[in-house]
Amino acid sequence: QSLVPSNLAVSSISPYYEWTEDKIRDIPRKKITLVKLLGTGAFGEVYYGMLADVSRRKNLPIAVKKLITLCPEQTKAELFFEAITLSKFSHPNIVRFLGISTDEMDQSMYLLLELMEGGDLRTFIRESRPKQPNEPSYLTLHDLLKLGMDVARGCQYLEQNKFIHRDIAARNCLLTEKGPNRVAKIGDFGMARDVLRTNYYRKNGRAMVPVKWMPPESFLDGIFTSKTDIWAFGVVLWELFTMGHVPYPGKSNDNVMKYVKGGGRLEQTPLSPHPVYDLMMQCWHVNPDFRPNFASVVDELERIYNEEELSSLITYEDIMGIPSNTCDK
Ligand SMILES: C[C@@H](Oc1cc(-c2cccc(S(C)(=O)=O)c2)cnc1N)c1cc(F)ccc1N1NC=CN1
Repeated sequence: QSLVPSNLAVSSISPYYEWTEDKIRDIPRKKITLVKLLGTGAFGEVYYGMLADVSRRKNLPIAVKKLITLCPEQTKAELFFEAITLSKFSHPNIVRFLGISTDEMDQSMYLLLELMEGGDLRTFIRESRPKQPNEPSYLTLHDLLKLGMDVARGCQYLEQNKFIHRDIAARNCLLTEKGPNRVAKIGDFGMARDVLRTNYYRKNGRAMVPVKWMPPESFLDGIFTSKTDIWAFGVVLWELFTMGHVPYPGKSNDNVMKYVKGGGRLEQTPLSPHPVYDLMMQCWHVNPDFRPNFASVVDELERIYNEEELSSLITYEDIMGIPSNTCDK
């Protein structure tokens, strides 16, 4: 098994090459079948695929990130960087990385991930909203809190490994299944990879930057630490307890920056129990040093989960009480 994909000249990525003391599997292309396009991103496409597993004579469902061919060398190195990063992580709340697949013929590179049958977290919570008055959602506040705990545990692992994600959001989390045994995992590391593009944020203008999930020191001064991820996690809690509303309904990125810089914060939602909203507000402290770390966030979420009466069902009124902005379809 080659360690470095042959079509990536070692010279362009050699700094990373020394880092990969553990092997990254380069899976033969003939073992991979792309079944269904799941989505497209700036870098390429994502497919639902199958990996022929001869040893166990069965096919393994996988997610395949397919880099668009003929893309600049830098993008290839970035995807390889993402692969190296992912290959080092091993945690129940971080999506599993299976390997890469390179191909001299069409110069393409695949990144293989475990397939999370429940899809992304934001879509799931929006789909789970009560559809009409007096029809409660089948999700309880406990379910929402459990999802928050899963994401917090994944973030705690990243914090322990001194890894700053830079784009923690419900859209970048995945579910093992939609059923009651669902587990949420952090599923996409694209933004962390883009740190290689130093002027990524300014070059692509504001639209590319997840301003609504960022603390003032990040969108004002470009400062990113684990306290950046804590702020974003507070917004994920708000997303969970609004069942997938867009934060700061009706505000543009520019207005959000002015509002947050001026001390404005996301409002409490009818759904979120007080201790959960108090935790969100701590994550949004203007001074990063006063924000909790993920270890204490996990402890607090577990305390709330065990002590608070949260089995009440979520009603239509709980959700509709929140002013949703027009593009929040
Ligand atoms: C890269 C991609 O990875 C995956 C997507 C889906 C997945 C995503 C959506 C729907 C389905 S499904 C249930 O229809 O198979 C599976 C399942 N497993 C993955 N490992 C991903 C990771 C994330 F953290 C967030 C969104 C996406 N994408 N990329 C393109 C679409 N979503």
